[in-house]
Amino acid sequence: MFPVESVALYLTCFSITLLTTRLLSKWSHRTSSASRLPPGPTGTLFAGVKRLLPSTEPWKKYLAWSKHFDSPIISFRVYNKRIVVLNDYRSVQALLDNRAAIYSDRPMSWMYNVICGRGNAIFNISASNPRHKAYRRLIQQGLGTKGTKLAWPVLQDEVNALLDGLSSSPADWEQHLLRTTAGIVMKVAFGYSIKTLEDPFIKVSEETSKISGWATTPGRWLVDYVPILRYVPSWVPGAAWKRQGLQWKERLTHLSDVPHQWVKAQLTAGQGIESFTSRLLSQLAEEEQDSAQAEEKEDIIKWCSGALYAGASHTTVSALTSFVLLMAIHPDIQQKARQEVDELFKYVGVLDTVCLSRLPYLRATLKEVLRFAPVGNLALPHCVIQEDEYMGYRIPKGATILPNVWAIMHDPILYPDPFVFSPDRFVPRDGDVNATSPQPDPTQFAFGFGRRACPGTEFAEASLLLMMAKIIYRFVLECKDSQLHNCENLQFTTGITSHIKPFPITFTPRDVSSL
Ligand code: HEM
Repeated sequence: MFPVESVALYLTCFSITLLTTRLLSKWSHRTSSASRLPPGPTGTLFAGVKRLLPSTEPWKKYLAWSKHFDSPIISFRVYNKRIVVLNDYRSVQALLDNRAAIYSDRPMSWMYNVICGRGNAIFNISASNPRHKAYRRLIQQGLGTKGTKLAWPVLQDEVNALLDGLSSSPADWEQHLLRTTAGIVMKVAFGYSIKTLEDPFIKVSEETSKISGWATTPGRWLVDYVPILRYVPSWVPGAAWKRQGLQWKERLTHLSDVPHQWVKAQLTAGQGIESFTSRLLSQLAEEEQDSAQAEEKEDIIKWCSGALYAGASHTTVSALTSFVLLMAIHPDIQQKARQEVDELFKYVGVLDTVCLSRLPYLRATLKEVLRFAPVGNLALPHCVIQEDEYMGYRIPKGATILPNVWAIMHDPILYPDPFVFSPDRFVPRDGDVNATSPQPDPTQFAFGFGRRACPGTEFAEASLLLMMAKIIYRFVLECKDSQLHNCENLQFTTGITSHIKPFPITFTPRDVSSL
């Protein structure tokens, strides 16, 4: 909340900033070859469209505005920030992919990046900072094809524990999915085993996510709109927000140190279990370099491994939750996928990464889950670093760019009958797994764009396919409520990640040998 005591001072600063921004924008407006901003609602002079934004499913409102203004690209203002929403695949590809050099920054959050000290995290750092490339290289190397193979035994163990959990207490299936996705990432990132969601390492990561959520809530912190306020000393009356931010900074710094120091202590004691962090730290120890360089590299490793839980846990569990629920209300699709898995298991005793390519229908089902119930309906916001022009519209420097992934995934031109769940859209022609899908591959939209596209895609797909295959091999999933079998009655959660809101389902064990 904005502090009450110094509202007058802040409002004055804010009004001056707003006026200056608008004057500057008008001036640059005249100098730009394209003069019109993309169309959109105007809202009020002070807050722009702030009050028009819905608290749930904003992606649907953006698509409605796009239709109303008859433009795939729309724009509006929230206080002094310009937001541009791209509602079709053409604009997303033209700007975020093809012009990635200028569209791959993140909008600045003064509260989170500067006051809470999180500006170095991969999610927030500028794409022009050399660290961004360094982070992505480490994550792609660590969790690409080779890294996924290395992590396979961990994945197998964790998924087997999931199946045991589902057998013994199926009613707690949501908790089992959460524990498994968290367990995988903790083991792969740090070599740390968790048994329950009460584990202290999970608490550390969840507290980090919670604080990050509060500190990045749009519209909550005046400093995000009037950056000069960051210089307000924390003792000034009304600067409770600054004191809060500094407290969070201390806590977040401590929290990110916990797992990193644990791995270092394990390595020193000669007990290190191989992990993403331990491999990188061991490599670092073997390199010859001065201490400043080594410190910088260790810091990079810490920020990278610290990002894995945030990047992997809620996203993977969202997709898996939607999968389980969709299977329960689509028994035919479930049975078809199971037949393919059963066939494969007849020939291979153990499922490895190579076998996954022999499950084209299951892969098509994963694509359809990611299309039908996108994990990130607006991906993550990008920011454009220089003024640009598209379709005759001016895109102002510094504008926040939101790709409306939900609108693309439900575009009837790309995906006829978009609200019908049908993996057949992606079944390769003539059984050739290398052939292109009949409809566009949704993974090109589900995992983000340009230089910010998800570096964990390969790991995410492999781990999801393994979990999906094993769940339907071991259990028949059912939903007794026939009303819910109509996809139009499904409800979705709203947040950075989204999934179908859970409803009662049953897991009936099959009489099959364990794998
Ligand atoms: C179903 C699973 C997943 C989905 C749908 C997903 C989706 C996304 C999306 C939409 C973005 C934002 C891209 C953009 O800004 O254009 C992203 C970024 C990111 N993801 Fe994923 N992700 C998944 C799993 C993972 C996993 C398993 C990891 C790591 C092990 C991971 C690590 C990251 C990181 C570090 C970023 C930030 C990239 C950057 O800002 O440069 N994600 N992901």
